[in-house]
Amino acid sequence: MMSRLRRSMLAMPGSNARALEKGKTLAADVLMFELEDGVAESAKDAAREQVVAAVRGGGYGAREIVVRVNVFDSPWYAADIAAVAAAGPDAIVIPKANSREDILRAARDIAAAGAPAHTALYAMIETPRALFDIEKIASAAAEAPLAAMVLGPNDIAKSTRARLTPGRPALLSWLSSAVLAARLHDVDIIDGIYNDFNDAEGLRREAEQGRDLGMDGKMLIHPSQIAVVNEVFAPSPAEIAFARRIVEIFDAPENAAVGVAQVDGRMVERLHLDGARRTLALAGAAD
Ligand SMILES: CC(C)(COP(=O)(O)OP(=O)(O)OC[C@H]1O[C@@H](n2cnc3c(N)ncnc32)[C@H](O)[C@@H]1OP(=O)(O)O)[C@@H](O)C(=O)NCCC(=O)NCCSC(=O)C[C@H](O)C(=O)O
Ligand SMILES: [Mg+2]
Repeated sequence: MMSRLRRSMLAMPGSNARALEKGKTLAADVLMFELEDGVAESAKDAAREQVVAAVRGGGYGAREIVVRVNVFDSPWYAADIAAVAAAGPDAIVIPKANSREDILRAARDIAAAGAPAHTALYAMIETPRALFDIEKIASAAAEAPLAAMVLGPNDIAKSTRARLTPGRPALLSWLSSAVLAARLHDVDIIDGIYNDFNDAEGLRREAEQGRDLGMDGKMLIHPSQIAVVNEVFAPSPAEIAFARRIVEIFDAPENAAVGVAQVDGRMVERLHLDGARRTLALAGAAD
């Protein structure tokens, strides 16, 4: 089953009123209003107020609105949760989530703060503990409204000393583990940011790599990154045509007993049908 379209997730500091307003016009699938590392300590309270007003004010159309709060043991977590959960965004993003218990705690906290039923959770995966225990973190989806996990390459690099070099060889095994955990527990997995927002070609290569590894989308930091990533994570015309043929073949009543067929010289089996339907749903949702 396909969840929401999450090709592009644009972060914007909650302290930046201009960015919060601009988000209403941008083609990102998800907008993340940031209260954690992207906001200076002196601006935390004002940013929280501004973000809550933006969530309550609406005007963002079909975009998914998520808010990243500060970490559990920070001086701002309790006030963030109280104010943000009550405003009812589509999701609250928990930075530096380390365990299944962290997700369950966040779920309890947002419920106690009066979050509406539609408010889900995202977990940022950005510490060595989270990279080791990612399957346990994803397993919290059975008991908590965990909708997605998001990689945080800057914190991963900081905490592991791995380098963010082209092709991300140091991160590859962790990226793949993240995809496995997400698929096992039916949550979305969103690839991390590409810091050099003036390098469109580098961004495209990294987005294609994430897509080919199985990611559902990519987190972004600048509006200039949206179009490239939306294109990379949307099915191509050739993929859509191929998917249509698969559905036509296996949906045809006369082929009810057919398990294997050929399309354009390639073998397809009935097991490809789900993937083909997902491709068509993605294409429809991206229109
Ligand atoms: C990186 C930036 C600070 C650059 O900002 P700026 O210098 O203002 O860029 P431009 O002059 O090119 O901006 C052009 C116009 O676009 C608007 N803008 C810029 N960025 C955004 C944005 N993210 N969302 C919405 N609108 C944006 C500017 O206001 C200009 O508008 P206008 O004046 O009308 O023309 C900035 O891009 C930025 O702050 N980016 C996001 C930073 C952030 O949120 N960081 C936290 C998340 S990153 C993360 O999670 C890392 C993770 O945790 C990890 O560990 O890896
Ligand atoms: Mg981080």
